[in-house]
Amino acid sequence: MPELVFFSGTMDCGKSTLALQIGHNRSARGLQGVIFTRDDRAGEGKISSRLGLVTEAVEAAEGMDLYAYLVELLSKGGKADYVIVDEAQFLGPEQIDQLARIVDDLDMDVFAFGITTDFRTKLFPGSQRLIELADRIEQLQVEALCWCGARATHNARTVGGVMVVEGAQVVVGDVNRPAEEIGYEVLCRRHHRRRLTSASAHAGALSPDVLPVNSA
Ligand SMILES: Nc1ncnc2c1ncn2[C@@H]1O[C@H](COP(=O)(O)OP(=O)(O)O)[C@@H](O)[C@H]1O
Ligand SMILES: Cc1cn([C@H]2C[C@H](O)[C@@H](COP(=O)(O)O)O2)c(=O)[nH]c1=O
Repeated sequence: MPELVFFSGTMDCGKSTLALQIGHNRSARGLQGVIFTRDDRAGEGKISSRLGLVTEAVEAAEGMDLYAYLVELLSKGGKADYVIVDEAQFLGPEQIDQLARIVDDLDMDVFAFGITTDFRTKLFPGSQRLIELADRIEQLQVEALCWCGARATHNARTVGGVMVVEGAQVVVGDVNRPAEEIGYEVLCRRHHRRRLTSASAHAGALSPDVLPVNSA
């Protein structure tokens, strides 16, 4: 049975890499996929992985009907055996419904990849709808780590090197950016709640206030 699968995780946990691997393995067996993405860091109509791979994709712009796109492709004699969607958190809920319809009415597997929650720990609308509709939700096996070594479960946004919890939900960006830019860092829940990024933890550790008191 074809499935709608949601591969979810934090930023930088290997989602795009896995998306490209799934596409590669299927195309090696002669299967043809339609690859959608929205607002990838590498630019419009691209899927990029931090391992250096970049592939052309169809930009799933706001309001685009993904089901209608597939129907038109097939009716013009095009071939599509499966669908991959990266940055699925950015899709509108109605576009996730269209993905479910592709699975049910066109009998195709749809593999969607995305982060579940934003920098405020709130669900993205696209991810919420995927959680509601997916046949299966898969967590990536290579876990991203918080600076403390615990499994990273949340995404933090930094502005000028300082973690923020207010602002626009969507700001395309990356981890490991220079402090003066808007950037992201993955954290465990404990450190996300305490707003303790790697930089602030480091600064705290170096502060005389927290140095052990010499009793001698
Ligand atoms: N230089 C590197 N060597 C090995 N693995 C790397 C390197 N850079 C990034 N990675 C791997 O790539 C992962 C990020 O992959 P990517 O597909 O871009 O993530 P996502 O799409 O989830 O943001 C990292 O978690 C890490 O495992
Ligand atoms: C947490 C968070 C992230 N984003 C953006 C930043 C990146 O452009 C993508 C995530 O890409 P990745 O391949 O998973 O690293 O999402 C955002 O717009 N808002 C957020 O709160």
